[in-house]
Amino acid sequence: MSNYAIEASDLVRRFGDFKAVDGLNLKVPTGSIYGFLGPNGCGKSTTIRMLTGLLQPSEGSVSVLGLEIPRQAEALRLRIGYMTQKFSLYDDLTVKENLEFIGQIYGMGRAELRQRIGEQLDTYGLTRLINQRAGGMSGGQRQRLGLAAATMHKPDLLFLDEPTSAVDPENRREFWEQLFDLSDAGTTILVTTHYMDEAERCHGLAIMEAGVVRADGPPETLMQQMGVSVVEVEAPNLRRLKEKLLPLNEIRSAAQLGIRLRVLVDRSVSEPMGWLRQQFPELEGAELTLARPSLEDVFVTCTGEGRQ
Ligand SMILES: Nc1ncnc2c1ncn2[C@@H]1O[C@H](COP(=O)(O)OP(=O)(O)OP(=O)(O)O)[C@@H](O)[C@H]1O
Repeated sequence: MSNYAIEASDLVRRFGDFKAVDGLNLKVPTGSIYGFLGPNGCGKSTTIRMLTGLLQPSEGSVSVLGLEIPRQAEALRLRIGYMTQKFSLYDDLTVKENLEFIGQIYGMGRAELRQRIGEQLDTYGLTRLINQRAGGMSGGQRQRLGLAAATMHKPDLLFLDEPTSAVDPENRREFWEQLFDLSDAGTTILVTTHYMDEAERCHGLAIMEAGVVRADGPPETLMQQMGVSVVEVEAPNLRRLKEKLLPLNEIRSAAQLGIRLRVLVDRSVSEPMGWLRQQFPELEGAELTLARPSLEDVFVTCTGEGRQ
């Protein structure tokens, strides 16, 4: 068996003249949590739909769990779970009824179903809510039920499309603990997100923009390999300073964070702090410090976001 749960080569999807996904190459190691980070409309959902066999690629090849997709999509269906952005369970059914319904779709017998529902209620903290209608649950509870439903049949591979967009940070953290438990047990997870903190938790990451992967690798590697130095500037008139900085070729981005301006300076500038002081005499009394790159810095340097 391949070490990769997902392999895609030169994947393209057109809608009319528009290329939603443009030459995507992807290798997701078995058992890892792999993230797709990118703005709305960059092609994350379209990619997932092609990987699951729901959408036919215009070009390229896809192998998922050793199956050729879309040709063997039917065999794949039983081995994957898919949690979409919108809660796709039934609001009028209770927690138990929703899980029963999903289990029946996967052909579970009564005894198996009873046992598996018990396990899932326990794992996802839903036992107390067993008779609660899904429509009346909080965002965090609904999301736990969504994950319980998506993993009812113990899939080898789980696709999560912006799974935490409707939950608060605490529930998000808890949700990620559950993803790590699944990953430890051998499940491969592909997750799309716009949240940097969420992306940073992934073992591997692809940063997408306009249908193209701009960078990929483990988050720490992406941060180390970024071709910029990060300087934080504490000075008066940060808005004006930002306007003056952005047109310079050496400046990749400048963003205000409270009383500081976070400035990304191209690595071709060997002494970024000295260089900034030289370019801007008004920085004379200002405090400049070198900061550790963050994933957000990686994101703005490899997409067009930094100059907006
Ligand atoms: N069926 C379709 N017909 C035409 N255009 C489409 C279709 N599906 C998606 N697109 C377009 O393809 C692009 C990528 O969409 P996609 O949903 O994959 O983006 P995304 O990164 O998942 O964004 P979001 O986070 O908003 O879901 C968008 O411009 C979208 O409008």
